[in-house]
Amino acid sequence: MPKTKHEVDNFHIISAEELPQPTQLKREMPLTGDALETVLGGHRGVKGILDGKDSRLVVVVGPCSIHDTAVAMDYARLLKPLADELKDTLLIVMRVYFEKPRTTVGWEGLIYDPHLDGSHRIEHGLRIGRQLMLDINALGLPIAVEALDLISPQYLQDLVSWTAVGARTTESPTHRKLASGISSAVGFKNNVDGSLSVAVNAIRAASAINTFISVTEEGKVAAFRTSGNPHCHVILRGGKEPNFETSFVAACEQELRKASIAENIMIDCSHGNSRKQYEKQLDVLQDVTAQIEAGNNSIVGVMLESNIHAGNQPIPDDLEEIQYGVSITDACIDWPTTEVALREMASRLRSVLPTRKRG
Ligand SMILES: O=C[C@H](O)[C@H](O)COP(=O)(O)O
Ligand SMILES: C=C(OP(=O)(O)O)C(=O)O
Repeated sequence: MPKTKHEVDNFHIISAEELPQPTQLKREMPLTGDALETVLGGHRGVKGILDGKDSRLVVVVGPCSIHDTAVAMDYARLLKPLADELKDTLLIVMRVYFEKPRTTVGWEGLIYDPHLDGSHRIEHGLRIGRQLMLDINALGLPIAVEALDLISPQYLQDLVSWTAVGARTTESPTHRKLASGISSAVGFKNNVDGSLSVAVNAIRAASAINTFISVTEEGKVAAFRTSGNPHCHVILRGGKEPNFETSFVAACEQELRKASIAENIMIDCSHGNSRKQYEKQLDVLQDVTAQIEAGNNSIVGVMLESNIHAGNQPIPDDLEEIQYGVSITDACIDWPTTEVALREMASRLRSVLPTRKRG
């Protein structure tokens, strides 16, 4: 028998630090002007592609994770002119991933640990994260995130044009409920073992009416009821083996058809599809481009992990030693490679995409 109530109530909680209300951060850093136009355009663009009304492809490209907001802005300034140049063919959305789901433990991203030192200054993370997202949107680049935390969307989601639910959370009922209430399109990845049915089930769940408990913008606990999200799709990210090739895409189309879900598939060129060898993303991109040239009608987008410089680095003990523009999570292709690869993809698909039978 427990001796005191404390033994059964919050026994393992060391501390609880209050955070500002989401509405406070939104008042301090409001979404207005050019940034708002970018988010509206991003939503419409991605949804138009999923609905088959816009023949372009969505390209979700950028660092595996953001750990330095100034470097992220440097990357955004490189990406923006390319996005403008290729916008007739590709809708480029920048990965601005702040929340990292770890297989076990590790650095959890800018929101949870902005100082990269285990100090977990979440309020600071939310503030610098929101400011960065505003700045990138103000530049005219729409933003992609992974929805991992179930509360942080109240602080940031108004700035997002496309959302992923990752391989580690696609099967999570609470993430599916959250996705059902998210305003942007949501991509569900197959799980880390390669199971596709969890992503198909996730779409069925997230497109339905749901109810979940969360906090309001004013920071009050509330029961949220959602109408269901009609813009959900699958992301093939590979598992134990890659799953980007024609036979996997055809099998995925069949599963979606069986479940009466629109045949919209994004291919993640990284993760299981690259066997975590970052250069292999280019082979995946080539293969996907060839599939579309050969008549594929279901692939609506690709994802690439790209940074200013190639590869990755462990977080050094002395943070002064961190290398500029290099990932501290998964390895990425570098900027010059990214630019060449996306230009080539656009030039091969420019005349093909408008002839596809979609929608
Ligand atoms: O995309 C990033 C990583 O693949 C993901 O966060 C898991 O990382 P980990 O296996 O190194 O923890
Ligand atoms: C964590 C990611 O991917 P996945 O969920 O596929 O592992 C990611 O895209 O950063």
